Order: sequence, then C-alpha cells, then structure tokens
Amino acid sequence: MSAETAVHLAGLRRVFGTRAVLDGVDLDIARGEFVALLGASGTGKTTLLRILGALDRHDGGTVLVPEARTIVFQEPRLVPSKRVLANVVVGLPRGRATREIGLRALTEVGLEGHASAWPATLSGGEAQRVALARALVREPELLLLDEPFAALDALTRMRMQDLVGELCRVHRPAVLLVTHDVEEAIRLADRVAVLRDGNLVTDEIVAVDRPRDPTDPAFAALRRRLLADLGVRVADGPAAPSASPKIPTASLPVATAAPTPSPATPATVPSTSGVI
Ligand SMILES: Nc1ncnc2c1ncn2[C@@H]1O[C@H](COP(=O)(O)OP(=O)(O)OP(=O)(O)O)[C@@H](O)[C@H]1O
Repeated sequence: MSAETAVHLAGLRRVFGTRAVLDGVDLDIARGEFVALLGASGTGKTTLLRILGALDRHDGGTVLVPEARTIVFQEPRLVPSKRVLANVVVGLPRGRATREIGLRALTEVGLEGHASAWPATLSGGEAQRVALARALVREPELLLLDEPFAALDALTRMRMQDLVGELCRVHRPAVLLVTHDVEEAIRLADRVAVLRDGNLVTDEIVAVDRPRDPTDPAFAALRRRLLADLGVRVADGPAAPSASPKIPTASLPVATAAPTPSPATPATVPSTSGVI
C-alpha cells in the first residue's frame, strides 16, 4: 500500500446467513480523495462503510484503514444532555485548547453563536452541522459519511453539500460518502463507485469541471451512465437540473431474495424530470 493510500480494500467479503452482501470488493481511496458510493437499497453500502468504521466485521479479504476516522450518519446522534460545544468535543481531553478547537469547528460550520445551545433547540440542518463539526474536530484521515443529507429538506441539503465540499477541501481527509443521490455524488466526489450484486460495477473519476453544474453535458452524461449502472434507464433528451434526484429504491434491482428485474427491462425515467 503506497503512502498516498488512505484506504485499501482487497477481496472484501461480508456474509449474512447464506448471502454474500460484499463479495470480493476491491477499493483504494487516496489521501484527500472524495469517493461517493452509490447503489440500490440493500446492496451493502452501509455494511461497507460500517466495516471501514470498525462498526462491523468482515468475513474475508483485506481491510487497511487509518486509525483516525470518524463517521457522520443520516441522523446527528447528538447527546441531548450536553450543550452544542460539549457535543462537538465529546471524548476529547478537557481544557482551554479543546474548547478553542471546538469553537473553531463550530465557526467553520457557521454555528459560532450556538455553542451553549441545547441540541433540542436546533433545526435538523443545524444539528447535522454540529455532527459535522464533531467529526472534523478530530482531524480524521478518513471521514465516513452515511447519507448525511438524506433527512434534510432540499435547500438545506444543497447548502450542506456545499459546506461539506468546502470543508473537505480545507481539511483534506479521505472521504467515503454513501448516498442514493446521483447528482449529489457527481457534485461532490472526485470518484464515483456503484455497488451492485456484491461488487463495484463502476469505479470512475468524475471528469466534470468544478463548480459542477447539472446542465453541463459531461455532468448529464455521467448522470445517465450512473443511473444505467443502477438499473434505471433514462429517456433520451436533455437533462434538467434538479434539487434532489434520487434512486427510486423500490424500482431498482436489489440483491435480496426478491426477484431481480431483468436488465433488459429497467425502470425508465424521463431525463427532464428532476426527481426520479
Ligand atoms: N447485521 C445484519 N444481519 C443480517 N443482515 C444484515 C445485517 N446488516 C445488514 N444486513 C443485510 O445486508 C444487506 C445490505 O444492507 P446495507 O444496510 O448495507 O444496505 P444499503 O445498501 O446500505 O441499503 P440502504 O441504501 O437501504 O441503506 C441488506 O439486505 C440487509 O438486510
């Protein structure tokens, strides 16, 4: 593994009962690289992320990850009995230096005025920003993001995406973002991967100029290609920008006991529709 590699997975397997949810996944993430992982519901994205976060074991293969890693989940998971600043620095040594880095992290996420607020008084987006500050204050070499914007309204989600993109450019952790949102993946990631039937069927660099605009033909083409890899056929025509195009989990092939739709008859969505 080179010094530039933050994460190295080779032949990763995770079996639940008789089903190999992850069946030989190979994935390297370089230091400072942002990788988005897409996949239909139940394909094992969270399982992979949990293994990287040492929250789950693996049954085969090699997993090399840095010690310094933090996770942001879909819900903020704040301690209700601790004020915002105490939540950010929870588990760190007490003292003035810790307080200062906590306050700096709150400033970075735009919540400098909320240090002594209680979690219950925060909006969903604010609480998620506290969770982000808590993750970044530890200066992780690997930041694991498990659908961190999924519970937010469309506008807050886009603001959070911009914030995360900005903070990741400053802090330069390696990032694995698990998401159902194809546009979110393209907007943020250096590389996108698609998990299907236990393996990565796509793993490619996002060759779209920043700032990324859904009306850019390269953006639209990649979006269409990723949707096809996810089993969603997009009708011909120009792609329109949208706030929140998401994979319709119910209509996608899922690697479970349920019958898998034939690749010859995937779900079709109009490319002009924002939300798919
Ligand atoms: N501890 C467990 N025991 C048994 N099965 C599990 C366990 N954890 C996950 N699974 C199964 O593994 C499969 C993959 O789950 P996982 O949560 O990783 O999928 P996912 O791609 O993240 O799905 P979603 O997008 O819906 O969150 C699912 O079928 C799930 O039921």
